[in-house]
Amino acid sequence: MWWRRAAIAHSEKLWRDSFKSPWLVPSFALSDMASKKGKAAPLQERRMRDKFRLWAKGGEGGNGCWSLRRSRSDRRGRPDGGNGGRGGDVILECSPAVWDFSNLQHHLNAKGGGNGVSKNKVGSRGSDKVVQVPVGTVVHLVNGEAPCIVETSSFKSLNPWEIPGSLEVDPSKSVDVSDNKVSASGSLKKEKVDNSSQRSKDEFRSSSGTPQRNFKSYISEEVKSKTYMNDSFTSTEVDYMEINDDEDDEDEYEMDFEQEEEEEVVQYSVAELTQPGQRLLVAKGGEGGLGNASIKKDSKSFKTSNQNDDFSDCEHLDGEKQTSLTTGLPGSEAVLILELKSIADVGLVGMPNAGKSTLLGAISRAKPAVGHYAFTTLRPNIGNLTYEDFFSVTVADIPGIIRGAHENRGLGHAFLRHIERTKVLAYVVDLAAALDGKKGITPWEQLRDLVLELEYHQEGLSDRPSLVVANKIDEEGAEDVYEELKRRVEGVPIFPVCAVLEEGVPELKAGLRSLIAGVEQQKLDLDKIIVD
Ligand SMILES: Nc1nc2c(ncn2[C@@H]2O[C@H](COP(=O)(O)OP(=O)(O)OP(=O)(O)O)[C@@H](O)[C@H]2O)c(=O)[nH]1
Repeated sequence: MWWRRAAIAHSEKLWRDSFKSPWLVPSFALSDMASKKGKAAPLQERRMRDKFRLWAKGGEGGNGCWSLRRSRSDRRGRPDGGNGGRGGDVILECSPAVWDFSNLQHHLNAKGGGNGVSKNKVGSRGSDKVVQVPVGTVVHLVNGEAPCIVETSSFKSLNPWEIPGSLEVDPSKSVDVSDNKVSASGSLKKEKVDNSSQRSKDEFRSSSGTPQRNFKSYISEEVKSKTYMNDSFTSTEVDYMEINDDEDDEDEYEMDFEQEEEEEVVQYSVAELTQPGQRLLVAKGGEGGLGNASIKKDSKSFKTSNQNDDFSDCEHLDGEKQTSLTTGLPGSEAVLILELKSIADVGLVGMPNAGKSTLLGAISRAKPAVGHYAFTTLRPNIGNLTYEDFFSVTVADIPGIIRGAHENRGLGHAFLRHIERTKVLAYVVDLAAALDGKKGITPWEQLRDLVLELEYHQEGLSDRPSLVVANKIDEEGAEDVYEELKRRVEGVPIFPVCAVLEEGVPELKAGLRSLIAGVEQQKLDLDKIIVD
């Protein structure tokens, strides 16, 4: 029967079509397809990106419209061309959900504004390009305008230049780098950049004669920045690894970046993003061009204060001036270097295998990877240590440092930047490292090497309230080593701890708290460590 054959053909077609949709593919077919494709994507190692070069460009303003509305009563016509829309901005948003810069693109362009149209209709505003960066991002300026902290504003009044979604600067939140920050060279040069861009009527024409837009600028910036012009930028390469997909092509960028960096003058630390949700405007969208309706309006009011001006009426403008007024302005451009410096109250520093990650797990709810081999920790782990009265402290566990790390031995010392801003240092030493004929380093030598490596990374980095965690006290013979350690290292509190069994942890927590609260101020001093 023909209808039977048609029904069979139809069901066969449905069966074939089902393979085109991934949701309808039967499981056996899926496994078959996977085997044909050849592989499940292998996990590859990839460097964590905690330094990143960025080119940001605001969207171009839309062009203003030049149109005349004619009617029976007005044959000559009245100007009714609308203004072009503002270009979008490039904004960095601080997010706790982002760990590093691996998902960022090097070039960020915001959308351009729409062109104005007749009947005095303003062009649409270009959409902003908002990208998320991790908490603790520090911004260095290579080229362009200094960035400023912004806030999304609610729509207040109907102003064609402030259409909904635009951003407004909160002057109280002008960028300020904290005063207690220490530069690599120890020198700190302050520079205040006042980019106030309130455009007044007087700016209608610049001194060069080029017509300027006189509409209200939506932004007023006061960016306090401190520059470290004499600083040498630390090595770009980040030496720890993360399991993720790889993008080899980006490595080339990093190499160019290092070469360029040597020649260019960088304004260091112009802004910091430390609060989740904080937004930083790095490239502004260009203003839209004026429509002829606005030019007429503006030129009339302008005429009263500047009788001799050429633009007494828009109809008298020649072609060139008209074009310059109606063309949307390009967005601003900026070249930036983003650098991530984790923010934690306590930094755990120690040699590989000292038990830092185990300790972090014992004092906080963090669950870092622990292994009996060196360099288990390949990227910093942050844990939250909460006290019974809900006083909370963040603790950063960074990869192990070995002697010569500043010469790139082991994992290098680039990740030490993550403890640059910690208030307190906890040196974790392995009491059992040199026991039972092991070829390890004695705890006092561990301490000396750690202090030296910190100082090689940044002068004065070890100069902050510190304590020593004498870990693995449970090991046989460790008690004697602990006693020896107390004799050899003075001027700093030493806490015997067994991180695995969480012994000595309450005392350590109390010690950390008194250091953070400023009750204790002892520092580990190289002169007070006795080494054979
Ligand atoms: N006996 C004993 N072993 C410990 C103690 N704390 C840590 N360990 C062991 O020491 C080894 C290293 O511990 P981790 O916490 O990974 O050390 P780490 O300092 O983070 O090491 P890296 O990741 O290389 O920097 C693991 O096998 C732990 O089980 C302790 O208190 N006593």
